[in-house]
Amino acid sequence: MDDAVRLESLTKTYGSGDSAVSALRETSLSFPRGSFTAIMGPSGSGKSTLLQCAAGLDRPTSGRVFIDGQDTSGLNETRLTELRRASTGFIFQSFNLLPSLTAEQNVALPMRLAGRRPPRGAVRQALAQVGLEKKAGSRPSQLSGGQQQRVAIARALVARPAVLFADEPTGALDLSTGRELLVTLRALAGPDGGTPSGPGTDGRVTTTIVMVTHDPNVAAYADRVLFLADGGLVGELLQPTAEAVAARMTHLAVTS
Ligand SMILES: Nc1ncnc2c1ncn2[C@@H]1O[C@H](COP(=O)(O)OP(=O)(O)OP(=O)(O)O)[C@@H](O)[C@H]1O
Repeated sequence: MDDAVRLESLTKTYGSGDSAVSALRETSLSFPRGSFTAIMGPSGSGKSTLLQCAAGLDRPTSGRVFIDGQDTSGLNETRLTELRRASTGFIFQSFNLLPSLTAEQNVALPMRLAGRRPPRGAVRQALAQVGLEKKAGSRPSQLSGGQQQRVAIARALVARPAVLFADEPTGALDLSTGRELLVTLRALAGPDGGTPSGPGTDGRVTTTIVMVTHDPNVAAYADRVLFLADGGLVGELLQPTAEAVAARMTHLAVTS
């Protein structure tokens, strides 16, 4: 199976001795190209740690992380940074746009900071992918919250990453704006999951999405929901509904 990200027996321990905290315990997972996965679990179950390790932003204590087919364990910091820039994108609850730059300039910024000129048309294409082709010249203050988050997604997509990580991407948005954004994310991943990454026959670029959320309604937009408890994978739901996700979360809250 061709995976955008694969985690093998990942363990992450913070601190040592009596104060050691096991945030992840020998967790193995894979994220097939074109899939949209939501990660859920009680507070402290290891969701953020998993996302940080899977994105190459933090190193596991043991185990391996493969990003876009490459084993990250043997990479030095420079090579890991290069791989992260080329193959991953990240969006957060806060949009983190620079207010003095236009949407187009914000999207191009990470590549420019890395000393690269965005490929011709790539910035416009990324904005078009999130439905903002007409707002390229607008500054963040001229855009709604949902539009600002779309610019942040376009910025994460401009390098055509193999995987897009999202940490509570709708947390700062109202319900209907959040729903619209999730429909966009849904469309960026393959229509049915498992669609290969890269330009499809219609020229559309698909990506792989890994999203952490606390909200069953948000998780229901994914192809699959993974449940974490106490640093380990404890369940999976395919083609989830919000009701089924909520029921599993209630069960976890009672049993963990
Ligand atoms: N830098 C750190 N130093 C020490 N312990 C940490 C650190 N980061 C996380 N932890 C601990 O690791 C465990 C997992 O934390 P993590 O943030 O991954 O959980 P989470 O599921 O994302 O929680 P939340 O839903 O509250 O954000 C928790 O017990 C947390 O206290």
